Amino acid sequence: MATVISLDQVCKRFGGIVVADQISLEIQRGEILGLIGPNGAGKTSLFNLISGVFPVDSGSISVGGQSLDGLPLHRRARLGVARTWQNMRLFSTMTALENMLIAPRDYPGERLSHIVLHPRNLAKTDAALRAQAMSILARMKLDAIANTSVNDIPFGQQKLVGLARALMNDGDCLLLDEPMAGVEGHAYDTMKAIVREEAEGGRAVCVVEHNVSFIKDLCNSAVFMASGKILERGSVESLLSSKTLAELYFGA
Ligand SMILES: Nc1ncnc2c1ncn2[C@@H]1O[C@H](COP(=O)(O)OP(=O)(O)OP(=O)(O)O)[C@@H](O)[C@H]1O
Repeated sequence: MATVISLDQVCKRFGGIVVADQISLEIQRGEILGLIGPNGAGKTSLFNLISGVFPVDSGSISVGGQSLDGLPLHRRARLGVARTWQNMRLFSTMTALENMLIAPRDYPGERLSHIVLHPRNLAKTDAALRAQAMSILARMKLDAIANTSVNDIPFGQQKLVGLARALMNDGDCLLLDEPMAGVEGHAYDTMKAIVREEAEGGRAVCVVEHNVSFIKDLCNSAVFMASGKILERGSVESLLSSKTLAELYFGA
């Protein structure tokens, strides 16, 4: 198995709040790892540390064998760190397709030299990106709403567009922050199927999710976090059958 995401002794604190306390973790190609734990455990912060929203205090993070240390968010995205956000961060007055076209990791318009030296290639690449976006939407059976404003589609579909936007980055590391929150019915099944397909296609997927049945259905294994620490790694069933962890999680 090939390690895609690797964290070594990662520490981060905000004043008196420790969000990552000596976190070491590896996620393999094809694996779907669940990240569970009570509110405030540090789960989203771990995604923020991997994707570069804020820097680690100490420790190191690599993806695909390449160190991310000291790199800003966009450089990490180019190295293949794709993620979704808890509150989606979609541009609500833009269409689903437009939201996707501002996301890919190698968007040629980012490089001025590319525009100046290869204007024709830019147009071609733009067409290729549109085709890529439409094919992702088609997999989600959302191609019919490609040109609809995000404002005008149901919440479950908005969450899928958030995932679709992340998938425009075809890197090996996929971080999903509460993909199922508020999602039910058809969108729920689609979300599950697409995440599974992405792992089968070779991505290493990490999912923060409070929906325990989603985690049970989907994840090969899970990590339990509390107060910035990894307390245990194992199957979801084994983690939640631990009285101590269940008490921490559910406050029972
Ligand atoms: N940028 C920041 N500055 C200060 N404190 C922060 C920052 N980011 C996170 N925190 C704090 O760190 C702690 C962990 O937050 P985090 O969002 O990582 O938890 P979580 O496990 O994802 O929780 P939830 O399940 O509720 O989303 C919280 O107390 C939060 O207020």
